[in-house]
Amino acid sequence: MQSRIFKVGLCQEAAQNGADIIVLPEMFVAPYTRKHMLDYREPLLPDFKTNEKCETAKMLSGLAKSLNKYIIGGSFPQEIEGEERVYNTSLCFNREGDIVAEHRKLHLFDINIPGGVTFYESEYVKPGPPQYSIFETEYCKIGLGICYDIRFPEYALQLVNQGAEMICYPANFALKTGELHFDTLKRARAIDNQVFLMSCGSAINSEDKEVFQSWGHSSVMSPWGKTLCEAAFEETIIYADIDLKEVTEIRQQIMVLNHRRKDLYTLESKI
Ligand SMILES: NC(=O)CC(=O)C(=O)O
Repeated sequence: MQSRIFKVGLCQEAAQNGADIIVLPEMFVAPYTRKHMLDYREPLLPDFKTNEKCETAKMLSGLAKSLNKYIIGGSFPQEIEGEERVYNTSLCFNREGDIVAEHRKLHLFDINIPGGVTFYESEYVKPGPPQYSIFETEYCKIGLGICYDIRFPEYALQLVNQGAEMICYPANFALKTGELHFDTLKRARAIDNQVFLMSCGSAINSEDKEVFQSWGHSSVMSPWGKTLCEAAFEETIIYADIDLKEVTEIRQQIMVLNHRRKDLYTLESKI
């Protein structure tokens, strides 16, 4: 089996250039195919900091600690004991290398666009159990989703109801949908929730045209919907300075979060 793809040097470079919260893409350890998900699955165990079986969690934890940074660790295929399917799991680490959030992709990418993209993620990925993934930093609370989760505004709104001022989506958007939808969805989620929206998309795989090709286009958007930085298809690092005052200001100026007509509609949480 090939070794996992750990671009540790890129995280080190980002940290050296002053990044304090580092975000990686969805399924950054392997190409995004059924075979690779199953071949590369690994468990998440309580002793992940030292257990060789938890290769990704161990590596990310050590890296967060040695760099003294937050790492939102994209995602990896998490083995589920006794099951053939995996979870698509994102782990967030604090500066001590502890896990502060675990998000398992909630909405799975099962689509069929003839001549475009056909993908049935649920055949080998199990949807995450009901959960709002959110964690506290000294800056603000950060909510977390993965890729297709961004298409569900109800989930993002619940993260905001729980105090998120930033939402982060590691992603692997398809070429077909990415072109028109990815940027639009990110801007929509940033504006309708009045949050900073970080997304980290996998780069296109120019070495292997047979595997799923990702739209890339990582970006950071402000609550105003302004793109603060954006990548293209290729592997790179992008940086943004985030001023959280913008969240407070825009929430006072355009009070959409308070102007909902609860006598007309409600968003009910089931957990
Ligand atoms: N790959 C995904 O999970 C989502 C995607 O490509 C889309 O929503 O389009």
